[in-house]
Parts: sequence; structure tokens; C-alpha cells
Amino acid sequence: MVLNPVISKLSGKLVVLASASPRRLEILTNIGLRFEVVPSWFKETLDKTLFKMPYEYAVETAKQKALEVAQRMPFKHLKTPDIVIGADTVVTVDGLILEKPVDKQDAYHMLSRLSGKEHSVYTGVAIVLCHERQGKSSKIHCFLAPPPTPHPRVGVFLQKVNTCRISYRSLYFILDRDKAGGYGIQALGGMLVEYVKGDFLNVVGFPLNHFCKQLEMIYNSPLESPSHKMKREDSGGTDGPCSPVNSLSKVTENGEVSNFNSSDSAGQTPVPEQNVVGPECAKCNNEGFPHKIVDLLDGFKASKTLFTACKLGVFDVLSDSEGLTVEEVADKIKASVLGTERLLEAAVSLENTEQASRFLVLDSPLSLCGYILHCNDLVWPLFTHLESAVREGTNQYERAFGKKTENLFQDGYFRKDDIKMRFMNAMHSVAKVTGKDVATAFDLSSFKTACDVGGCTGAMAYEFTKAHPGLSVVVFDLPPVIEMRSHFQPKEQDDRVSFIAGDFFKDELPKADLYILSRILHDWSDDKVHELLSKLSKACTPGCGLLVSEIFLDEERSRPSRALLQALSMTEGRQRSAAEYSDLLTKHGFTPVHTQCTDNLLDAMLFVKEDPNVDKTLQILSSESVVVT
Ligand SMILES: C[S@@+](CC[C@H](N)C(=O)[O-])C[C@H]1O[C@@H](n2cnc3c(N)ncnc32)[C@H](O)[C@@H]1O
Repeated sequence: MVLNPVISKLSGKLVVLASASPRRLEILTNIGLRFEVVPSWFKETLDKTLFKMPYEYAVETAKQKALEVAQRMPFKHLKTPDIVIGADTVVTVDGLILEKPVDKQDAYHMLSRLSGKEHSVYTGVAIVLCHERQGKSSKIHCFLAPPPTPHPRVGVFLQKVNTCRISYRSLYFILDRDKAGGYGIQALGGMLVEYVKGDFLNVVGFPLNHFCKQLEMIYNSPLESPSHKMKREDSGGTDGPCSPVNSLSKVTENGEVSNFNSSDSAGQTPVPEQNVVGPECAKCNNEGFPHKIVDLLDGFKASKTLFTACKLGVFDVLSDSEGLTVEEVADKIKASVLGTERLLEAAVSLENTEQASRFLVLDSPLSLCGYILHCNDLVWPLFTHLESAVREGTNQYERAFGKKTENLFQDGYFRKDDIKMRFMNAMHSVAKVTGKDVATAFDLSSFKTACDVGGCTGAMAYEFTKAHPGLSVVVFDLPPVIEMRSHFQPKEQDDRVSFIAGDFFKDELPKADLYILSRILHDWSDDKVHELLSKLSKACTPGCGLLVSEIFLDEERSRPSRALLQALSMTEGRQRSAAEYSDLLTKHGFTPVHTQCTDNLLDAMLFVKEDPNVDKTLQILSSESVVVT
């Protein structure tokens, strides 16, 4: 089996691991897979008595974990993944299923039960293909790592203890509350393990080899391409598309797991006959239950939890020192112990730590804290007046903050230095996270000078000069912004970025052969946009470039919701689709050349100023290579 090509099939896809397990994360990272971690909220509470065999339970739990994330992400994270991977590991002994212990005592009991006994470890895995539909549901491949023949057991054996019985103290030392069965084979628990029959990584928590074989089956075999297989299963399934929880169909009479898509003894992977468990009925994925609505009901609590944790510096404290107690965290953030405990529990249930340390720690390079605090202090109060905003069709700044605003920037964001800093921090953090993707969206090598119109702190400009060694960028923004620029200067000085203060509606724009409008046009009405574009059009000679970076709505104006939610608190601006931006710009002699959806916070579109004397078709052709004439 050639693994890399299988993994490369996933490049460009949004792959999500629905598990917070660092072991699974490490195993998948080590093979070069790019994925996001979104831990599942599915509670591991399926009724074990409903399953004939223990591994059915692991597979079903894996499936439910993956499904929960697949269903939540479009709402909570405002994006639909391509693939969600769920996994669940259980240990079985004496007919009992052992999961993660609830506490140390439980872990101790589990480990003592395993001591000296052969037991089995099963990791069920589910791959949910979110864009492959079966009926109304995502397509799901569930499997269990191939069991060694003749018995479906992947065994790990603890040392016999008649001579070296594990002492109470050693057990306490070794036990791990975070792992099924109470021990981690890759950690201290490994000291007890005499040998493993079967796939070691399956015992660790993720059967990598079998996972890759599954992917190969899904993506590489022409006969097994997702759509082809779906048809076959539709027509010939024995269990139908839905297997109830208590009868996962892949169990043979003697309890073997070959129907879970296991390999045969020669190591060949047979065509899976029934590995797809399409959750079409309420019993399978509980379609009758309004998951999305319930998530939305709680959405505001989740946002406010994130805002508060950020504002109190919880993620900073946690990233500074490891192994803090709740009391210590409470002390550091100057909050009550009970409140801190609740906040930590809620925050942990919402966010994975890897992303928290990258995006939620104040001084991390890609920190989103600036934007989060802006959402907390400015956007949140505006949204508390949403009903009035809808009734009146106006921004609620005055109601929320007691100040009238003719111009949101001058009268709102810049009315006090601390408010201005908060606004600039917000713009800066988003520009840092999205800037590289916008700057590298197109080949801009033919442009030598650029003007970032409304470029704020210069964060975007620095990303452009970093990405294009031949380019220098002048940041043009209002005087109150430009005067604060020194607060945001990068550590490494870059002379190719300079700043000019001015008003883009009133003052002359600096000369450049590329103009950047990042998050500018959505703030203004069509009339104001025309006013600005007409100025830009006059400033541009034929061949000049104009790069617009915004969230582009789809043609139906139905996605992404991020843009539509933002519009609810807008003043005079509006969110637009790429086609709507094109319409506005072509009226001023700008021809669209490329559109790039970056899968980041902002998309980008490149336009070139037409030469009125040259035939339009020829211009579009020549502008494909963005020739500056
Ligand atoms: C939404 S922010 C976008 C900042 C930056 N382009 C980015 O993408 O991070 C809008 C910027 O336009 C600036 N701006 C608003 N009105 C302006 C005007 N009349 N002239 C110049 N800049 C203006 C604001 O000061 C602010 O920095």
C-alpha cells in the first residue's frame, strides 16, 4: 500500500479530527496529514447492553463522535468540513467494557482488574464524508482495526502477577485517568505490557495502517469511489442504510469483526460489504432532534465564554505555566474559585488546547485576542439591541454607548484613545491571521508599488512586502490611526512599508501601481463605494491593479453566515457577493482577473484597470498575466 498518495488526496480538504486525544493527534500529524482538531461533544454514554459485542460499542461511539462534530461545525465554526474522523478506544476484559475511568479510584480498580490478565483493546474509527450524501445524511465509513485471526482480538497483555504482583503504590503511580482501561501503553503503562498481538497503534488509540487502507479504498479505487460505492450499497444493502445502535450489522455469529471492513489474513483489503452505516432513521442519528437549533440556543453562551476567558487572560495563564490547580488559575486571573472552575470546564468543552495556544494567547503571533475583545466590548453590546436594529434598520451605537455617530470611525471608534486602540488591535489581529493568505493569493510580481487604502496598522502591508520582495507598500489611513502606528510596528523593521495620513474620500491618494482595499468596501453604501472607486479609477493608469479583500457571499447570498451575522450590526455598509463587487468595479473601468477563496477570514479578488483604447477581450487575456503597461 502506498500511503502518501492517499494522504495527498486529502490535501486541500478540510479534514477534522473529532478527538482531543494527543495520541491520535500525534499519530496523524506524524504522517503529514493536515487537519483541524474539533473535539466531539458526544457523551460516551451509549447503553452498552444494547451491543452484542464490545467493539460494536466502540465503533458506534466513534461514529456518533464524528457525526456530532460534522453537524456542529457549519454552525459553531461556520464551515463545513470535508471529512470528520472519529475514534473511540475501549478495553475489554471478562466481558466488561472499560472506558476512561471517572476518577483515580476507578482507574485503580480498572488497572487491578487488568493486572495479570489477557485483555483486548479495540479502537473503532468512523470517517464521515460530509459532502458525500446518502439520503439526507453524510456518508459514513466505520471500521475496526483488523483483528488477528482466528479471534477478533487485538490483545495487550499485562505481566502475570503471581510473582511480581503490581503493588497498590505502583498502580497508583502508573494509572492514567485519561485513557481507556486506566493505562497508557505509550507512557508509564507500557512498563506493564509484556507483549501486544496486533496493531500497536490501535492500542495507543488510532489504527493508522487500517485507516490508510480505508482511505485508499474510499479515494483510490475507481470501483470504490465514494459516489460509485454509494450506488452499490443503495441497491444491495442487507441491513438497509440504517443500522440501529443495538445491532451494528457487522457482527458475525461467532463475533468476528470482518464485516467492519477488516483485512483478511493475507493482508488484502476486501471490498467492504456493509461498512457504511448510513444514519437515515431517528434511531441512528436522531434526526428528529433539533441539534442545530440547540447549538444556536447556546451559541451566545459559548461566544461569551470565549470572550470572558480571553478578557480574564485564562489562556495566557494556562500557556505560561503547566499543571496549575483551579485555585492557582483563579488567583492569577483574580476571580473566584467556583467561577473559575465553571469557566475552565466550559472553555475546555468548547476549545481545543492546540488552537487555544496559537490563537487565544495575547502575545502569540497569530493571536485573535484583539478581535475577540472588540467583539466583547463593542459588537456584543450592539447585538443586545438587535431587535431595535432590525425594527429600525439602523446601527445601535447610540443605544449601546449613548453616543450619536455620524461617521462610525471618527465619532465611534476614534472618540477616545483606548477605544481607538481596541479597534486597531482588532483590525491588526485579523489582518495578521489572514494577511499571508491574501498577500499570496495572486502573482503580484509585476507590481512594484502598492497603496493599502485604509490599511490601518500596516499588518496587511507587512504581509504583502514579506510575500513580494520587489514590492513596497504605502499605508493610507485617517490621521488618528496613523499617529498610533508605532504601537504596531513589527520587531523586524521593514523600510518598504511607509505611512501617509489622509481621508480617502477627500484627499488625494498616493500614486501606486496596485491598490489594496481590504475590508473597506463592505463598510460603505453603494453610493459611497462609487465615490471611492471613482477616485481610485482616476488615480489608476491602465494596467494598474486593484485587490479587493472581503468575505464574499455566495451567489444566493446565503453563505457564509459569518458575513451575514456581521451585517446585522453594520451602519451603512453591506456584505456583497464576488459578482456584486465585480459589478461595482467594472462600472469604473476595472476588469476582474482572478477570484481567490482563501479558506481564511477574508477572500480576495484582483482587478486590472482597463485601457479604454484597447479592445476589451484582448485586455482580459493580457491581464491574466497581470502585465503593467
Ligand atoms: C475595517 S478597517 C480595515 C483595516 C485594514 N484594511 C484591514 O483589512 O485590516 C477600515 C479601515 O479604514 C479606515 N478608514 C475609514 N474611513 C477612512 C477614510 N475616510 N479615509 C481613510 N481611511 C479610512 C479606518 O481607519 C480603518 O483602519
